[in-house]
Amino acid sequence: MLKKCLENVRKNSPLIHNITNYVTVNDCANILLACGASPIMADDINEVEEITSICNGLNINIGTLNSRTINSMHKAGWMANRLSHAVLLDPVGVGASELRTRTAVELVKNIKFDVIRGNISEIKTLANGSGSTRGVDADIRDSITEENLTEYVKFAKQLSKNMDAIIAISGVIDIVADSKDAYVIYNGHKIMSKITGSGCMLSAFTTAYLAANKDNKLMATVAAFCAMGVAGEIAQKRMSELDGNASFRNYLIDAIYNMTGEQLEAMAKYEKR
Ligand SMILES: Nc1ncnc2c1ncn2[C@@H]1O[C@H](COP(=O)(O)OP(=O)(O)O)[C@@H](O)[C@H]1O
Ligand SMILES: Cc1ncsc1CCOP(=O)(O)O
Ligand SMILES: [Mg+2]
Repeated sequence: MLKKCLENVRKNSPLIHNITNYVTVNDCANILLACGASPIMADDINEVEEITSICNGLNINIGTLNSRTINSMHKAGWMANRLSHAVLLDPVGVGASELRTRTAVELVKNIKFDVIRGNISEIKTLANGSGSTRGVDADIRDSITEENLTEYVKFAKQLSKNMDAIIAISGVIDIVADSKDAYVIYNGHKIMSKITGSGCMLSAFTTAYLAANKDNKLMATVAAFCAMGVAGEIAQKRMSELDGNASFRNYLIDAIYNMTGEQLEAMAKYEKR
C-alpha cells in the first residue's frame, strides 16, 4: 500500500499549488521535485484561482501570514474545493498571535480541507481556539508519548470528526487519523526538529501524495508521513563528523529523491490504533 502510494506520485507527477511562507519556500519546492511532483508557488489575489485550476493539489501554509495573502488563501481554497482538488492546511504557529489563530479558524470554517497537518501544539490550539505555543515549534509539554498516546489518538479521531478533515500530527510519534481509524508512525529522527522546514516540507509532500492517491487519502497521508520519517533516518545515517543541520537538510531531500517503494515498505514503522 505504501509502495503504491509512492509510485503513484512518480507516475502521476501532480502539480501542487503552494501558498506558503518565505522561510521554507525553496525547501517545499525541492521536496516536491524530489518525490516526482512539481511545485508552483503563487499567492497574488489576481492569479490564485487560475493557478489552482491548472494544479492537482493546494497546500496552504500560514507560516508568514499577511493580510494580503489571507484573501488569496480563501479564494484558492474555494476554487480547489470547487474542482475537487486535494487541499491541505498547515497552521504554522497558530496560537502565537491573534491573527494566526483567527485566520486558521476562519480557513477551517470556509474551506473543506482533506488534511490538516501540524505539530501537536498547533493542532491542540486549533482544536481549542487557544493554547500554549513556542512560535512555530511544538511546546515540549504537549509531546505525544507512549503514556498519553491512547488519549491523543482519541483526541485526533474526535477532532477529525469535528473538522471533517484527516488530522495529521507530527512529532517524535506521529498520528494520522480520520474519525474512525488512526495510524501511529514511529519513523523519524530528533535532528529533524533542528532544521526549519521539516514540517513545511512534510505538508507540501503530503499534498502531492493526496493528489496522486485520491481514492485513499488516509493511507496516502500515512505513506507520506512514513516516507518523511524514513528519509530523516536515512539522512541522519549519512551524516559524517563535520556535517550539521544544513547538510542534513540536503541529505533529507536526497533521501526522498532516491527512495524506492520497497525501501519505504521495509523501513516504515507504523500501526493501526
Ligand atoms: N524528535 C523527533 N523524532 C523523530 N521525528 C521527528 C522528531 N521531531 C520531528 N520529527 C519529524 O519531523 C517532521 C516534521 O515534524 P515537526 O517537527 O513536528 O513539524 P513542525 O516543523 O511543523 O513543527 C515529521 O516527519 C516528524 O515525524
Ligand atoms: C521559522 C518560521 N517562521 C515563520 S514560518 C517558519 C518556518 C516553519 O517551518 P516548520 O514548521 O517546518 O519548522
Ligand atoms: Mg510547522
